[in-house]
Amino acid sequence: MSRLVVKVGSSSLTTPDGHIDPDRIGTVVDAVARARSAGDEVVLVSSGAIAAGLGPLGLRTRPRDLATQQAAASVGQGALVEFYGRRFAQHGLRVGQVLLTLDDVTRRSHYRNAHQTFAKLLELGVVPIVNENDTVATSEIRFGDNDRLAALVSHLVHADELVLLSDVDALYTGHPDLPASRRIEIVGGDEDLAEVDVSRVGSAVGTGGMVTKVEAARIATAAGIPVVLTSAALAGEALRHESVGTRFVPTGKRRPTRLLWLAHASETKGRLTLDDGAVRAITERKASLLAAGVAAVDGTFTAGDPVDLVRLDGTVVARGLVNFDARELPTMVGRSSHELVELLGPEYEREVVHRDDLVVL
Ligand SMILES: Nc1ncnc2c1ncn2[C@@H]1O[C@H](COP(=O)(O)OP(=O)(O)O)[C@@H](O)[C@H]1O
Ligand SMILES: N[C@@H](CCC(=O)OP(=O)(O)O)C(=O)O
Repeated sequence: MSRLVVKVGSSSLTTPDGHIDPDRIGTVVDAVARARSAGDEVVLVSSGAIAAGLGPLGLRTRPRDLATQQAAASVGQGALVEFYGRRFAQHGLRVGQVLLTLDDVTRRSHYRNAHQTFAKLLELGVVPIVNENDTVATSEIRFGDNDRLAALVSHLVHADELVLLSDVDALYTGHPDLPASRRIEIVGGDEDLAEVDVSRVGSAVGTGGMVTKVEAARIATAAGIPVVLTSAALAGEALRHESVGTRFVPTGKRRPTRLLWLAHASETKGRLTLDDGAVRAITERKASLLAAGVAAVDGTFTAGDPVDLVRLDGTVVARGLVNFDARELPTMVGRSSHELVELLGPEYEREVVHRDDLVVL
């Protein structure tokens, strides 16, 4: 028995005019149901909320402004889950909706909570249907794309494999429409991606194109999870573990989910400049960052936000979840823990970034 996370993109679930495509969703549902009856557990990360909301709202193209995207997602997500519910019920399976925001995988209390919810849903035999919580996510807190969300979810649920289903059967050396592009069967590490061109955009309804799929595969494989990338039409074969599409082999070992996110977080909220001693302490001795080693503070962040830790010359050496708000730090920098307690009180004795909340890049 394996635990699989299956991610399916907007372009494989919806019609170009912004409605649910029953046949294509049906192919995915049937494949998931068969995997379940073969004894596998499946978490389905489904995009398509915005795309499925376009038709019902009379919108012709994907809106650019956040408010309309959120409104479309609100309408489309309901329609999608209703459709999944009915279709899985034909196989005697029940679905549960899980909407996540970035905080759910970065804040310790939240991700523990999310982990427990998934564990219980799977124990109860439910197929969790996951998406980003688009209707409340603002531009700062959006995962940005469901490929990365799926990579983080596969880590969160300790998946044995991540299956990325798109409208293309594999990763190619360049855009599949170009005659010179060749199919890639296996990716053993970053060196195999050096010559691959993923720059050309994909469908009009999808967001990430191949860039985010490759990035998701890198995140998952770096955490020890193999990835298969193929088309939704080949979902059956992929979930029967037949050799289809492109296989990305694991390159690293499991690490805490929020650190995985942190290492790949696209947006940090600020920057702490470290003196040379502090750089050595965090990189060589794996120590926490103390206020004494901070030389400068930039950005607007609150406690718990991700920040870059940079050398005096500005190069980024690490990322960490900071324990103080940006406005608290200027009076703290350069001071010893003893001085901080005397001057500001005992709650300021804490590390600026604890070593458990820090990834050296
Ligand atoms: N090197 C490449 N290999 C395969 N597909 C590529 C490549 N470069 C760009 N693409 C495009 O990426 C598309 C998939 O991305 P996208 O439309 O965002 O999918 P989804 O909606 O499934 O997330 C493919 O249909 C293809 O047009
Ligand atoms: N959360 C968004 C999906 C964003 C997204 O990543 O889309 P896609 O590139 O089709 O996987 C939605 O449901 O519309």
